[in-house]
Amino acid sequence: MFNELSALRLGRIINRSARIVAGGNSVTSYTRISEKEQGQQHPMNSSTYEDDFPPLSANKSKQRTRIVLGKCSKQKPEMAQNVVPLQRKASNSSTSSGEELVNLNIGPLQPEVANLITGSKQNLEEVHNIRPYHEASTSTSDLYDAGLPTSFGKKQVYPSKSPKVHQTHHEQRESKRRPKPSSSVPIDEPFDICPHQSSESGSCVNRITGGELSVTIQPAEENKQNKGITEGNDSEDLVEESELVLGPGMVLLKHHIPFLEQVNIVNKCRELGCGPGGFYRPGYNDGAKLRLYMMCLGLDWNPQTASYGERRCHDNAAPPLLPNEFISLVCRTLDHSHSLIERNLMVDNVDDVLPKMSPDVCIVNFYTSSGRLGLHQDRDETRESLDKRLPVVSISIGDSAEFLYGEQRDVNKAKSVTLESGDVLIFGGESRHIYHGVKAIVPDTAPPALLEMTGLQPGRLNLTFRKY
Ligand SMILES: O=C(O)CCC(=O)C(=O)O
Ligand SMILES: [Fe+2]
Repeated sequence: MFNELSALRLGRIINRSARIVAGGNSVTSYTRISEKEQGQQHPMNSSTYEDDFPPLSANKSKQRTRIVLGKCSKQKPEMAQNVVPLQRKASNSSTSSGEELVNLNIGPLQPEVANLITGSKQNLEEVHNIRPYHEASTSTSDLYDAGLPTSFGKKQVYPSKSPKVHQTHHEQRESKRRPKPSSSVPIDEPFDICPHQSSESGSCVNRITGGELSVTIQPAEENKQNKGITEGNDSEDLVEESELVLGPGMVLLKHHIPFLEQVNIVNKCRELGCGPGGFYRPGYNDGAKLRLYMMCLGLDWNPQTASYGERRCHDNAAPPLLPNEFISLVCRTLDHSHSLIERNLMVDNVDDVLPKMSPDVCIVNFYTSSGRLGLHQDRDETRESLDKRLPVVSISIGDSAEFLYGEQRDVNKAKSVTLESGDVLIFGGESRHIYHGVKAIVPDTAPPALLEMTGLQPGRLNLTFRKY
């Protein structure tokens, strides 16, 4: 019988150079978010999310929009009842040596950062004093205000049956994908996830016109040295990498992304998020808005139509390309999970439990402290991708989240697990169609050094990678 609490601890102590303060990995039966969230298929086009954002008042002007139904699978999600749990493993068999780690050229650590790492109270307070730059309000007025561009829903770009996903020929695509200048299509104001970034690269707005962040792929040995730089004596700064199997084909890799790689991901998301196709707050034609900011990579995913397309309908921007370093990170993570399952489960074919994939699309969400996402299934990818039950790989960075998941669209029956900075959640195989959502963001739980080094505003960055 599958034991959802079974954890495989690899005994791999890794200094993430910042203490992660969170409520632990408890997997509990969650009691309740809101009855309104029941009945949801996807957070962004379902009645339950609309319930989060009540209907428009009568005097709201109506926008006529044809709604293209997504390619929703009629397949019923199934969860295997009998799954062999991972056994506790004594030896350290998952060393990362040989892994290529993405790293950021950060130069010598600033004294303030070093203090943060060793727990300087003063600096911790300074970090916690950073206030949100752009807090997503849940007030009714905000839900109904004119936050959506007036063009939203008017200039629908109907997704082609098979939007092309380009992984190569970047330059060629770049030249084609520039949004056509149009004075009638207002562009969203850029949303800067790192308003406190101290680099000379300037503000989010300035970065729209250019400016690349330096990203280097560093060999594992060098990266270890970087970890060494940040090692402190305080044992509370040590976080242990471990694996939790939450279901068949559903694996949670705790503290899997090294600190500097988290920094790199934040910086890359900030850079892309401030440019064309960057972060915006999605909404519906009736004016309701989601409680998160979103940016799509590779292809646009349209919450209104629950389908993928090559351009966003509200501003005609093409989504940024999926960075190669993200693709290789996801592939490495899947390889890691694969060998983990292979070594520990008595299964003939690991691919049946957790199929491998190389992602070509990613949805990047940023949740402020009031952000959330209702229970839903991810099933707008192609029939082929869904039929193969190719996994969704979800990376969490920043503040922790109370993440819900379950076999049914019922918050009362959903289980809850805390996703912390650096955690990777994978759900594929028989868990590909699980219902999942974010109940709440746990404030002040991001690694202080991460905030210091990136200027990330309070909140949570989540990247979900898929194969379209
Ligand atoms: O933020 C998360 O952890 C989940 C995001 C998600 O489910 C989605 O983008 O489809
Ligand atoms: Fe999802």
